[in-house]
Amino acid sequence: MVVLAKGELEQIALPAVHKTAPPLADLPEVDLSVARSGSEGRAAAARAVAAACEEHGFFKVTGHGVPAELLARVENAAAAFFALSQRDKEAAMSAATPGSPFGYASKRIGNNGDLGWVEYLLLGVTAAGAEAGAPLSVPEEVVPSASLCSFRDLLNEYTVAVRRMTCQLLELMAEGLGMEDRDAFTRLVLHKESDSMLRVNHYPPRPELKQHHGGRVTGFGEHTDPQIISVLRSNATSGLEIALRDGDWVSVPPDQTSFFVNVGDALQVLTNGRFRSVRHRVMVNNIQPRVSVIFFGGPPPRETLAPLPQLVGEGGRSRYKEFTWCEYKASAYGTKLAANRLCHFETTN
Ligand SMILES: C=C1C[C@]23C[C@@]1(O)CC[C@H]2[C@@]12CC[C@H](O)[C@@](C)(C(=O)O1)[C@H]2[C@@H]3C(=O)O
Ligand SMILES: O=C(O)CCC(=O)C(=O)O
Ligand SMILES: [Fe+2]
Repeated sequence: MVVLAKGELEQIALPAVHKTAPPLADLPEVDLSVARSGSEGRAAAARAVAAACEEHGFFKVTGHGVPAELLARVENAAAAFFALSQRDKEAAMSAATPGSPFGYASKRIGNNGDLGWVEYLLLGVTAAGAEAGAPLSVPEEVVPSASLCSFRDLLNEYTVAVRRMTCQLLELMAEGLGMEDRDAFTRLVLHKESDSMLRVNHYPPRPELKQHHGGRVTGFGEHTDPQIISVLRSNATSGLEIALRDGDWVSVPPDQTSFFVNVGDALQVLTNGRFRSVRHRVMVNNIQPRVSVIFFGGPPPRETLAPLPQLVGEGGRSRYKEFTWCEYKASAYGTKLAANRLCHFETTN
């Protein structure tokens, strides 16, 4: 249950001038089963992925091959977790390192004063064992109690399946950009030290908020994701909105059978700005709870990020400086949610 202290509600209620966002017309859709159907289908899917990443930094994935039954089990287990008492949810995460972003939290997003009408679990996912691409594991100390072990196992199973699909998408992105090195992005997410995360968000409905506040209530304020790629799946409840190039906000009709992909800041850098890190937010639904699960594919901490030479081109201008993922994260995690994090890494000439 999300409980707000006095005054906090005003901070997360958008002023009434923020009208309901209209649905995104022509939401780009990529059918991965077509990409698997032969070289022509693959080439078409690669073009579609690249076009969507250039235009919106966002697209929907169908034909993904992740079993519907696994999606339903994760959704039910997440709903069961969030139905626990506040004490049990907090206790489940009490072993998480103090100061680390990982664990269970309610309303507070990050460490810089951002609030949202949301409670969540944030878990680091690591490649177990020495082999790159080995199954991921959610650290034992983060979900310790016996009753939660099966939830952790389930999240691991889910992460393995979603990471596999993520890599197919990253390969299509490289192909769509005309890159010879098709593994350039995949390699980073499959690296044994890849800094990837899994987030499970729960947005409880608040029917009374509309009457009392006139405006809309923010579940998760506007932001871009710092990583390479985010792969999101939600239940059938609306709430996700993205900003178009012109700054207009549009809503994304929910589809519990599909995944939604966000280009992150790191991919915007690697592609020298050709792919757009999409600004997005979640508004609270007045009637139904929203449950979403997001896999954030990140590079290893020591990886140097800079625009890939083949995407800058001979004599072209590199729009970003070189930096390590560690440096970027340290900078990004010191900012408010809505901040433009990439501007500190842009070149000036
Ligand atoms: C306010 C913040 C929360 C966040 C870290 C940050 O300082 C800025 C980026 C935020 C974000 C957005 C995408 C992911 O949900 C997240 C886990 C991430 O890597 O960057 C969150 C961070 C968080 O919730 O701790
Ligand atoms: O919960 C959602 O649907 C999206 C949340 C989000 O953008 C995030 O966790 O970074
Ligand atoms: Fe996000």
